[in-house]
Amino acid sequence: MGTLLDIRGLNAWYGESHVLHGVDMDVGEGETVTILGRNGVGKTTTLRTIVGIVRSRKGTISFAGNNMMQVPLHKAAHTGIGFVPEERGIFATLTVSENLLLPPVVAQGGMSVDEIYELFPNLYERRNSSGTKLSGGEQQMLAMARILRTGVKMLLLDEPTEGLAPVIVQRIGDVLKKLKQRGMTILLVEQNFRFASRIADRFYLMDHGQMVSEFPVGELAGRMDTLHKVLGV
Ligand SMILES: Nc1ncnc2c1ncn2[C@@H]1O[C@H](COP(=O)(O)OP(=O)(O)OP(=O)(O)O)[C@@H](O)[C@H]1O
Repeated sequence: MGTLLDIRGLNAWYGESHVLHGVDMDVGEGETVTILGRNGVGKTTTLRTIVGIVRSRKGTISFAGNNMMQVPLHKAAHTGIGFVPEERGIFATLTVSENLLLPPVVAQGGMSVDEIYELFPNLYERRNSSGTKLSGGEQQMLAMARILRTGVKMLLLDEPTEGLAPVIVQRIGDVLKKLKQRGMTILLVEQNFRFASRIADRFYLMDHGQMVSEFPVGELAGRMDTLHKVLGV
């Protein structure tokens, strides 16, 4: 398995506020990696810096042979990386099917609309409903679904289960497992490590803008006590 995303010495700032302090991490092709950490340690900022939303940054980010430090935000998807933000960004006045068709296809090999509706049957049922009418879970699924059409090979997901009912969380987990089987590479920010343990191959623990430890899913159970303490959950 080759490395798809490689990040070394990444620093990032919001104005004068220094948020990332030398992030080192990598994600292999086809791997699912989860970043754990308390609120405010820089998990979201890591994702936003990778795609170039945060532009005040130093260090190296290499993705599929691209130097992401040189890639503007609007070109990030063209390198094959898709970001699903926590706020989801569903267009309220557009229907589900219109939202689905909005992002441009950037590479071959993306899912067809039929395949997407097969993966998300509830979106098919709601295809003519407007964005405002969707539940939080449906919005999350739509935010993920519309990126699958574009042909990206890596998904960055920011807390996809936040605020969702357990049955919906389970469904999102099933979808991510299927995507993984199709070879999708996934980087997930998640507070819910029980959910993450169903799909992640490996974890990074983040604190104060750095990755402070890294371990495979097999070591998760043995680290639960420490994680509970560090994460305060
Ligand atoms: N747009 C912004 N402008 C200024 N500071 C910000 C901005 N966004 C985040 N921060 C600050 O940067 C730090 C890291 O935030 P970040 O959102 O990356 O943390 P996080 O680990 O993802 O936590 P959360 O789960 O709360 O989002 C925090 O101190 C936060 O207050």
